[in-house]
Amino acid sequence: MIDDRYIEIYNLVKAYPNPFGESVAVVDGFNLTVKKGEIIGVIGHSGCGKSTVLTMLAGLNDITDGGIIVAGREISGPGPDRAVVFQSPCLLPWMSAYGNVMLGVKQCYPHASRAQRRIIVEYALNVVGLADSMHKYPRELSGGMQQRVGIARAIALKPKVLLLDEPFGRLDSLTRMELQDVILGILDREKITTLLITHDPDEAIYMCDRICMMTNGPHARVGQVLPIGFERPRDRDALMETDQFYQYRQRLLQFLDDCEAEKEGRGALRFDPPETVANPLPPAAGLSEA
Ligand SMILES: Nc1ncnc2c1ncn2[C@@H]1O[C@H](COP(=O)(O)OP(=O)(O)OP(=O)(O)O)[C@@H](O)[C@H]1O
Repeated sequence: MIDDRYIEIYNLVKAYPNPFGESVAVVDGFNLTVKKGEIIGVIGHSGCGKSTVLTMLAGLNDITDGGIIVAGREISGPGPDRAVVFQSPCLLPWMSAYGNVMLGVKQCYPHASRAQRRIIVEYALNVVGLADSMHKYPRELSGGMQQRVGIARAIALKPKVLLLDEPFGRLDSLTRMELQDVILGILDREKITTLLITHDPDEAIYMCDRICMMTNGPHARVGQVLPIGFERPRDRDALMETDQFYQYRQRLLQFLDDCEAEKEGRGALRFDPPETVANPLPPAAGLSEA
């Protein structure tokens, strides 16, 4: 049962002050459950609140109302069970790729021996294809290689949940496809539950088991959820030869068009019956992460 509702986001609200000092609920009543090992995509127009949901799930952004439960525990801050890869990896320039990955590993495994930590770091850098470049500094690495370090840094923590915020957004299309496959290889092997924010419908269809479409903000929430019926692992070329792929793409583009029309007062959005996720924890158990 816990595996079917590995992540439970219930009635999530995030309010920010607007320029006039008034509190505005950017995200308002966001409900979603994610199964263990599932890859869930989140798409929606720029500024609708995708990163806001992700940073709350990462524990990096306070929750105004509602809550998030991961593996049966309500989150109350960041933790090594959830790792994030942002669009830009923000590596420390005075440290090598190895040093950048080691930094998190030291924090996460304070009791491991030096040899054990070295094995973890080298394994993570190997998995992302940086075996030969692990002692290079960020200035010596291409954008794609730097992002590989960012991915290695995340997976070295052996997270239960991987949060990807447009991780390929700054990369050329060839590097993007390479890194999509690197991540999919890791996810298929390690069965890490993943939330992927992307603006690219094709990327979402190729990578995800379901795609959550967010409505316009403020008061953004889940508009529709599209299950992707392709088995994983997937063959990119074979997928793109199916009619189903183009039907999925059409559904996503139609939703984004409808959002645009709604914003401009030209139409109304079609909603799936909203998922309601009740807080399944008694209040006392939901207070903190042990
Ligand atoms: N710290 C903050 N204070 C006030 N408003 C904020 C803050 N952070 C985000 N916002 C606002 O919240 C809304 C949602 O922002 P968010 O970055 O979550 O959107 P997004 O869907 O991820 O956008 P994009 O696709 O462009 O990355 C935006 O209107 C943004 O201006």
